Amino acid sequence: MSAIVAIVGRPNVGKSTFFNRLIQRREAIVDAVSGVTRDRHYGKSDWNGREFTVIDTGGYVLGSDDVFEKEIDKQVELAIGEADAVIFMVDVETGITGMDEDVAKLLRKVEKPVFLAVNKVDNTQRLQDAVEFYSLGLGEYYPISSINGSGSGELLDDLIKVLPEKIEEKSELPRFAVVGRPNAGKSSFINALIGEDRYIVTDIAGTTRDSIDTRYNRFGFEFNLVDTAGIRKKSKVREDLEFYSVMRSIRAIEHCDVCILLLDATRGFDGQVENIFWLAQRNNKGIVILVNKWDLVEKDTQSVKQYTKAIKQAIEPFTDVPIVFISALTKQRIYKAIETAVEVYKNRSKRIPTRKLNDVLLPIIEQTPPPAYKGKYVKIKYITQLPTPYPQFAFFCNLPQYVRDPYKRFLENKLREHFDFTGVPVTIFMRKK
Ligand SMILES: Nc1nc2c(ncn2[C@@H]2O[C@H](COP(=O)(O)OP(=O)(O)OP(=O)(O)O)[C@@H](O)[C@H]2O)c(=O)[nH]1
Ligand SMILES: Nc1nc2c(ncn2[C@@H]2O[C@H](COP(=O)(O)OP(=O)(O)OP(=O)(O)O)[C@@H](O)[C@H]2O)c(=O)[nH]1
Repeated sequence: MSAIVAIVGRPNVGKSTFFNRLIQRREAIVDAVSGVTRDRHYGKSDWNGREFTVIDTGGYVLGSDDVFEKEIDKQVELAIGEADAVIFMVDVETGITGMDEDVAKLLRKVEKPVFLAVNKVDNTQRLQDAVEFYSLGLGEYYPISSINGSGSGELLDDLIKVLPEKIEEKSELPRFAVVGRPNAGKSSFINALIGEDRYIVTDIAGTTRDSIDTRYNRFGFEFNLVDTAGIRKKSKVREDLEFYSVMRSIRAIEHCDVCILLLDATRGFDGQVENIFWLAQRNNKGIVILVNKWDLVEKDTQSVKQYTKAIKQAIEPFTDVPIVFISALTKQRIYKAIETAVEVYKNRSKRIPTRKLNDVLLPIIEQTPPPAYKGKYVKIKYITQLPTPYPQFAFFCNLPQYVRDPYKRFLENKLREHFDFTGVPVTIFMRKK
């Protein structure tokens, strides 16, 4: 998993501009590989080889032009609860505003590292103006210009110093995270599984208590359930739920091996669910989709088929993902759900010996070689699985840059056909040899 950094601040100070600067290179790469829609609120960044997840909290505030102070407070509180470090951004053009002071007040009480970034310091005159931000009582500040990039290096150098070391994904027990939209039935599912009232389940959305890594042993499987219910309290539940569930999902997904994505059958696989799905995919986590509350759906012989088809359309091109129709209420197929998650976990940790990989794939490649590109012929010589915690394959060839995405997808499909990577994102690299 990687550490989480949240960017907070009032509207228009330049959070998105800075965020885009941080994730730019990375997103470009990710998009080229998977061809999926990107989300502008969170992304991966790295600085000097240290990877971290950045969240731009601004995008979540409704009507961000004339946002209520209350809203900002909540956003900041939520962000602080889930992040490992906070970048508080202010704007030298406007100077200190009342809202800045409110946020600073919240942040002064926080024990996590806070970086005060004074943005729009595009020239030396403004460097002097920035001094006033000392009065926020947050100590040293970082003058930056998100537009031209100046100052961000110093900020990032200091930021990565305080981030927790990357925790390698080696744990003896599989870690499953149950994620989904508010009210999808996550607590009910976990309850049904554990068979005891460890979690409070009620009709009011947002009542899951704090909990991280519940060890679980049942039906002969042993695993940890990851849940980071965190800071949410009943009182400030409603409006924030969507934002909250995304924050919580990010945290939980970072921690898990397999993401159990639960959706409410009566609401369908909507945009929010899709966001969580792609977040898990981009993090190379295993994924199982559970369609919950299946007991509420009027069924005929077509229902499962139609539902499956709709979901698969939404998750193109990564459609090799198991979908299980369950009811946390009647406990229908909850065993099957866990069994499937265990299979996906195994698929994700699978290692294919180089010999076998080549024996299977080279003849296929010989029969259907990469199409000639600009008159050049690509010759793939051998393939090996990289020693990463999730499946990544290197195809060694003479002209790696000439292999296009459609052919990579062809190779991925062949890998899936022969070795079963159901539920697991697979990455393919072309390497020069
Ligand atoms: N001069 C200058 N302008 C900047 C800089 N960074 C951002 N801006 C401008 O400030 C405005 C707001 O930037 P955004 O990145 O959208 O601000 P935001 O904080 O994400 O705003 P919300 O999305 O409303 O929360 C835009 O017009 C940017 O072009 C900077 O370093 N210098
Ligand atoms: N009919 C039916 N109702 C269900 C099922 N699973 C959950 N529910 C109901 O859906 C509501 C929400 O369930 P929760 O388990 O609290 O949902 P949650 O996803 O944990 O919600 P948050 O804590 O808000 O994230 C409750 O009223 C449950 O009784 C199901 O399989 N069938």
